[in-house]
Amino acid sequence: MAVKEHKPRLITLPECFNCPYGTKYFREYAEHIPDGYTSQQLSKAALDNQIYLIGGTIPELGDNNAIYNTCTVWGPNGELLAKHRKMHLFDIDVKGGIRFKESETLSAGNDFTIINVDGHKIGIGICYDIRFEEMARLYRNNGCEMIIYPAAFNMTTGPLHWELLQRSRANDNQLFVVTTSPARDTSAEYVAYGHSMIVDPWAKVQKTADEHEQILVDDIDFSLVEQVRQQIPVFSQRRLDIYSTEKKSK
Ligand SMILES: NC(=O)CCC(=O)C(=O)O
Repeated sequence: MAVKEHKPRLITLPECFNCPYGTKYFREYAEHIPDGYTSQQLSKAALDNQIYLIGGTIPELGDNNAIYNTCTVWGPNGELLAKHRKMHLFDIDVKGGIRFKESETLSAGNDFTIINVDGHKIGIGICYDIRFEEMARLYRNNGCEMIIYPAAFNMTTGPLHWELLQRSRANDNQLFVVTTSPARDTSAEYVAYGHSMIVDPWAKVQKTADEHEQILVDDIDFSLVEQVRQQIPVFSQRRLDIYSTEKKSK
């Protein structure tokens, strides 16, 4: 079914959608933002369809020659609203499973990114960022009702943690969590887990894709956010006299 038939307000794409996901490819595929080819195409797509477009991620060539894993966000007039550079680099070494070191070629971003869509604040994170609950908490503390993570989990951690992490972040912070993954390509060097997902503020899986190429379309009822927060008011029950999660100035 064509996406156009649904007249979506917001579309989000996967991590590294214009580049094979591997450290040896990032510099070769890196582009400047917003004048690079991919940025220009994303801008045009947002304008042509009058949508908010969360442009997955692309390898970004920074002014300092460093490369970032960056999500661009485009408004309905084709304007660049924000760019989020992945804050936590995916460096793991799971025995008998997967070893990956984004830090071999990528630099980390230092900024949180919140966009406003029709009065709703949405935080942006990228894949491995979802493991860091403090980041999601700070988005929640700053009024976010949803966090969107373009992502590409793998076949070792995906089955174990993909849904768990999304439901955890949604439950901890009583907000929507939306992830977009590439489909699974078993012939690729890095095999993505797939299973793009929408989790609601009750931490229920509202909609999920499977591992195949698929477009997930759904409505978001933001009133659920307030319902959960009123009925389970953990945010006013925190012992902030004893502990807190704070952003440091950098
Ligand atoms: N692209 C990524 O950041 C992958 C993160 C991942 O798979 C994980 O287990 O975390």
